[in-house]
Amino acid sequence: MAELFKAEKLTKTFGSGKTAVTAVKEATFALQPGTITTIVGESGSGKSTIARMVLGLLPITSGKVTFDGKDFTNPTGRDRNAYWRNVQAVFQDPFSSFNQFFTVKTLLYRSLRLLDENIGQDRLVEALGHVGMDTSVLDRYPHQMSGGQRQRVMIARALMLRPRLLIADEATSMLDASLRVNILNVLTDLRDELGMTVLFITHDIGQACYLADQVLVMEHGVMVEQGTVDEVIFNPQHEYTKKLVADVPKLHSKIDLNVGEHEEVESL
Ligand SMILES: Nc1ncnc2c1ncn2[C@@H]1O[C@H](COP(=O)(O)OP(=O)(O)OP(=O)(O)O)[C@@H](O)[C@H]1O
Repeated sequence: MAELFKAEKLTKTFGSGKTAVTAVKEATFALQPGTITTIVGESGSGKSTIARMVLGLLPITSGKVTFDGKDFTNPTGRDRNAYWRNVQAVFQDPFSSFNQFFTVKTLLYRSLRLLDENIGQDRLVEALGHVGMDTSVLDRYPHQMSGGQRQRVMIARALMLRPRLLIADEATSMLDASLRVNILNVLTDLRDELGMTVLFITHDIGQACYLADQVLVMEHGVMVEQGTVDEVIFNPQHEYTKKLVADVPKLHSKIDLNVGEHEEVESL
């Protein structure tokens, strides 16, 4: 199947001269439609920089991005708007995305303005349904919801545009374990029921294991390994990946036990 998204030698350098920092060096990867890809790596390895370039929020220093076969490297104007109808994102802290004086209705209606008025309301109900919510949430204020509910509202907001690619950058890291699993399950449902393509950024190998069809490993801006969960996490080839996996005790023991079920990884 043709890939939905492709990055070729994606590079980002911040600053110039002696103070230049190359946050991502020639990363090449593809996202297949209807699959979940996770990018794992330690803090500062370049995961968020890749996410922001894929989203078109951060200018790419060199390399090429294609979506559905069309070049979208550093899109501007109409191209960028067209791109954002297809590619949406949710970020780490859902609370910071809310104005605390706005209800969920106000937040979502602001996004609906991007859509035709007639289809807007239907989309809103549909999007809330995808994250297991209904319109009763519309009158709530941010402080009246749990972190997990706020994050589900943010996912619903992204879904209203019916994106084909959803980027989730550390979208569960502010949540406690049970809420985290809840959000991860929303993402797998979106893949399974809508055929959505998801790029999930995490520093947590356990979450990558739970979700991913494909795992990309970043070390100091370099994509050192990529493949399926079984290839990358349960049979890592690169020294850095071996170290990352070894740092997750329960996961490590599961490898020893050669257990095929990945669902109950401790760090979730
Ligand atoms: N706007 C910027 N200006 C200069 N350097 C930056 C900028 N944004 C990121 N960097 C640097 O790029 C490198 C990669 O950062 P990035 O945030 O992509 O890593 P990360 O893997 O997402 O880390 P974390 O898990 O902590 O979010 C880091 O060295 C960071 O300091």
